Amino acid sequence: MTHEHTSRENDVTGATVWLTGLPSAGKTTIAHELAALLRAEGKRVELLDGDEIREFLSAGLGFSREDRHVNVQRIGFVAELLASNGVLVLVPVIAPYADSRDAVRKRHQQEGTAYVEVHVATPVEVCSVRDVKGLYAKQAAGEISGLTGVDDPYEEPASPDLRIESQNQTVRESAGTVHALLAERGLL
Ligand SMILES: Nc1ncnc2c1ncn2[C@@H]1O[C@H](COP(=O)(O)OS(=O)(=O)O)[C@@H](OP(=O)(O)O)[C@H]1O
Ligand SMILES: Nc1ncnc2c1ncn2[C@@H]1O[C@H](COP(=O)(O)OP(=O)(O)O)[C@@H](O)[C@H]1O
Repeated sequence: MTHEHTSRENDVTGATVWLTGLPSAGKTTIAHELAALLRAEGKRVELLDGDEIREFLSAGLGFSREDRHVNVQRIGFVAELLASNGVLVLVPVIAPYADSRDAVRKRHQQEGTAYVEVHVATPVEVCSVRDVKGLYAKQAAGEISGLTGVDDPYEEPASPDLRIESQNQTVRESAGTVHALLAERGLL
């Protein structure tokens, strides 16, 4: 009997790894470190950077609840497509609302695609000192409003697959912890 192999039946395992957390929590930095680790092992990796997505796929969307929800669903859709084709997809995107994140997880479950939620749980006090893009300073100066974690909601994940306290470890250690979880789940 002949049997057509779909990508899912091949050896390559894909997964979406969503790094959620406040601005300057370390999501992007940890994702890049993890991508380098995985690529060095010969894995196929895509990193869906929030800023880049907002320039193209989500061009025109702002930071209202509705726009953030649409942004997160679009990214979740693309991530699932890639992951179901054997790619390890790293997503350093705030995704502040629990129902948006849950919808993305559900979509992956429905499609039988692995999904890992990592909460980069750096406290706002640390993030606002790091302030990589100067957003916390701008908010404090009254130049912008609606900044996640300050005057806009961030709904903390109730049961993430992993919680990282980046203020207590190096980038390498954080990336290593995610790597270890992926290995433990048979996703590498
Ligand atoms: N008001 C406000 N709140 C939060 N973030 C803001 C805001 N305005 C601009 N930015 C910058 O946009 C990046 C967040 O985009 P995301 O697509 O990750 O966010 S979301 O999931 O749609 O909420 C985010 O990037 P990161 O700092 O890398 O998280 C910010 O640099
Ligand atoms: N342990 C750590 N993990 C991640 N980032 C760290 C850590 N320690 C310091 N940082 C610094 O914090 C900043 C995090 O910025 P970034 O990764 O862009 O955050 P985000 O993508 O969450 O907005 C970077 O300048 C990074 O070098």
